[in-house]
Amino acid sequence: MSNHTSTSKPKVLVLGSPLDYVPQKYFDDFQQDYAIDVLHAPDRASVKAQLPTKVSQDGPFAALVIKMGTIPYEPFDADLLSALEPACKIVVSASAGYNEFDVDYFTRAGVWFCNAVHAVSEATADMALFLILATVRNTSVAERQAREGRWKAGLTPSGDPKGRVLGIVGLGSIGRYVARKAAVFGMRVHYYNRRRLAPEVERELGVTYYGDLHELLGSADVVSLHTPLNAQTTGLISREEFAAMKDGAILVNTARGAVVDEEALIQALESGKVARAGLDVFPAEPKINEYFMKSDKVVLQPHMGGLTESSFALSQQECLENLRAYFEKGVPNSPVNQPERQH
Ligand SMILES: O=CC(=O)O
Repeated sequence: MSNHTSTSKPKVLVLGSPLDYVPQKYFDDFQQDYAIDVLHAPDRASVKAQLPTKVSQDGPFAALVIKMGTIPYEPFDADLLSALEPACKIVVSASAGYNEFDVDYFTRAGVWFCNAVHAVSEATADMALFLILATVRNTSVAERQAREGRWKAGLTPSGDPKGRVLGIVGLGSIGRYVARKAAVFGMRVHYYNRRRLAPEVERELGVTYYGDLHELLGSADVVSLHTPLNAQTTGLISREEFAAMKDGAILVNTARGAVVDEEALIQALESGKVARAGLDVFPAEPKINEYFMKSDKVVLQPHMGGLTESSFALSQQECLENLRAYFEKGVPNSPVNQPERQH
């Protein structure tokens, strides 16, 4: 039974385009209790132009859903979203990372902000594993040769993942999937994290803790980054961190581009300190530094880590579950902030 009459259903606005991956049954159930509307807008300018009219004609909206694929709208701040005030109480994002969101603005405006904490984890971990395997096996050089019709000419045997040490920086939800999957390839997993995991979790994952980032880096053949981007992690891997790595180490980044100092990485690749890099993320997306575009030492993806059918479905569903929890219990499932005031 619906909790609300049709006129009193909370109105939920979806930014950009409809929720397209939520299972139909789940969507229909949600619509029993909530009225979902869409602001069709391809980019920031069009959101800014249309949102005030949309709110006055079809709103006010109590909630906003932001799907993955946020670059055309960024940043999510007062300038973009203030037309939703004061009725909007909660903004839910389908992405895991939230450096593109002005969380302080939401907090001041009395708005809950939630990210997706589970949905994209396994898909992002799979991308990290793909980049680890591709860089260890040096597939970009082999692929270019094959494409150029030169078959195996001059190619030497690559290294193997088995027996190598994988150093995971940030053992949250994504990092744990990476640890489990890397173990299947015979890698030994070391990790650095702000907080050490409980001994039983370490045992279950088979991971060894390093309390010092430089020591972790010095112990690893392959370093994979799984931290959020924030003030503490911007430029976390810079000149000194590359110096702390083993000669010929491999770096994989599926987190955020700005966790790595791009110039320091280029120097490390040039000097051979870092043999190869697997990169899904870049500091100035959608732009990719020319060096990375051209270098055979780099395996590239255009930020595809979370871009799978199941992670889209799960993350859109996680958004709606956050809304349901907020409207039914007053607190969403995965809040990033604690709003200062509720209107
Ligand atoms: O990059 C993807 C995400 O943050 O979910």
